[in-house]
Amino acid sequence: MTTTRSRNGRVAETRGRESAAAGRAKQRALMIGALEAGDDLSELRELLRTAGVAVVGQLVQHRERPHPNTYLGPGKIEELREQLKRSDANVVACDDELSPRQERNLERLLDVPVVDRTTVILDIFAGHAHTAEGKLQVELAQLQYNLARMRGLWTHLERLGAGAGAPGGGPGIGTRGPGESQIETDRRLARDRITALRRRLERVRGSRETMRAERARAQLPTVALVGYTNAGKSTLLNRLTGAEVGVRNRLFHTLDPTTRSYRLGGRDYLLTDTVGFIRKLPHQLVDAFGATLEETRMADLLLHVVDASAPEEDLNEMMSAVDSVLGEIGAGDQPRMLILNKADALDAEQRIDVGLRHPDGLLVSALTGEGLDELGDRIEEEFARRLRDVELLLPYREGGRLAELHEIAGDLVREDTPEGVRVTARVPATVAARFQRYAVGSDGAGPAADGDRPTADGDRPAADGSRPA
Ligand SMILES: Nc1nc2c(ncn2[C@@H]2O[C@H](COP(=O)(O)OP(=O)(O)OP(=O)(O)O)[C@@H](O)[C@H]2O)c(=O)[nH]1
Ligand SMILES: [Mg+2]
Repeated sequence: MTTTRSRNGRVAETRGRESAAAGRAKQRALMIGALEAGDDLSELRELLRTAGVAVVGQLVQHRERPHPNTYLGPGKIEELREQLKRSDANVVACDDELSPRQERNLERLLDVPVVDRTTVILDIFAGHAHTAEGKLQVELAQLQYNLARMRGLWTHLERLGAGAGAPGGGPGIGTRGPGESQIETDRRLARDRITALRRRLERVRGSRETMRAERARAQLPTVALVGYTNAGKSTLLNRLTGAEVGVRNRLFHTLDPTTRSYRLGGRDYLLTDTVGFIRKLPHQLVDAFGATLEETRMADLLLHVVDASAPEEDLNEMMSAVDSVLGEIGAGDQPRMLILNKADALDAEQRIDVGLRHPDGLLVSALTGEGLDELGDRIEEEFARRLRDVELLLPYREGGRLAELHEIAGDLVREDTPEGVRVTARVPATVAARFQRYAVGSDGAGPAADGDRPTADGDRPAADGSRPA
């Protein structure tokens, strides 16, 4: 395994063979892109590599906007046809999402299958989804994307057309009748399948809601790792919690959120790894993964992990891509901390430079562990600001409540009295509200926003975490 440094500064490993990709390695792509000045196709190259497709060449056109009918202009299309003849590419991969019309026209002009960025990303997601929910989400996204552009139906039509004697491929004369009804049938089948998938997703999500509700009841502070794909989120989760979440120098390695508990200063936190973001993330995916991304919205704190070893321009672009996805999923206003990861890959000068550019960021290395103590301290500080001191008197028969409090508060001071256990602890405001009925003195839990009302003496308190009716 050799390690090379790609133009964008990320470390890329060149592996001999990739078992997951082996089946598809027969695909050799020629990349095309209508780019703004300064842009290149390195990210599409990474995506294709992740999808197990070899890249055998590229053609770039610098233009303000892609050609509405053919993506590239007529001159470039001619060039592309020539280049295709010379190369052994058997697929053309486009850096942008293509409109159905652009895709169809390109395939006709080039006589090879054309895939766009969205298709590649969907394909990677399909290969990486492991949980039932993840698989359903990807299939739904793929179906919706294909339905919108009737992909596959055209080749289907061509087959029908060929049978009917239409020359030159494409839906020629004589294919209309059967073709149209075929489209209708396929569409109906796709729609039925979409409906079925949605229903199943709802059921899966139902159980997920239950799990989340349980966790919410435990009231452990939740921290979510978010960031561009390949930034090192899973590595960081593993390093901090001793978990063994798969880490690969591949895009979108993690699709299903993984939550682990993370002990810090005598207190348990929940740390959640999330799916990586990317520029131009297909909308179907943002929708399909909405529930997964909800983990992000529910978190008390987001750690925005970035690859600090990426060149400045790339880093800024990746950060703003993350910003916009967070905004789209309604997590734009969550408390956030910037984590500049991969410090080990920076020299002294680069460290100073990145520190100056991101003064609020914390330089760490998930690989060597550098900066992680400081990270722990910052997380503690962040939560400490939201903690409240409570002084409670818990009757002896409420032993379960004491255990619960112990789990949440970590360190607490207890003293046995004839009436019960007297406890002093620092807990999140929501927890303080929930324990208010046991508060000693008036500033025990403060003005509870949504806490339980104190119950009459001798009453059994309501079930854990339940809200007042
Ligand atoms: N040099 C260096 N490499 C790192 C560090 N952290 C992670 N990496 C590498 O970066 C690559 C991606 O790491 P992951 O942890 O899988 O990244 P991720 O953010 O979870 O990626 P997705 O799951 O695709 O979103 C792997 O090759 C890691 O070994 C670090 O601190 N330093
Ligand atoms: Mg990951």
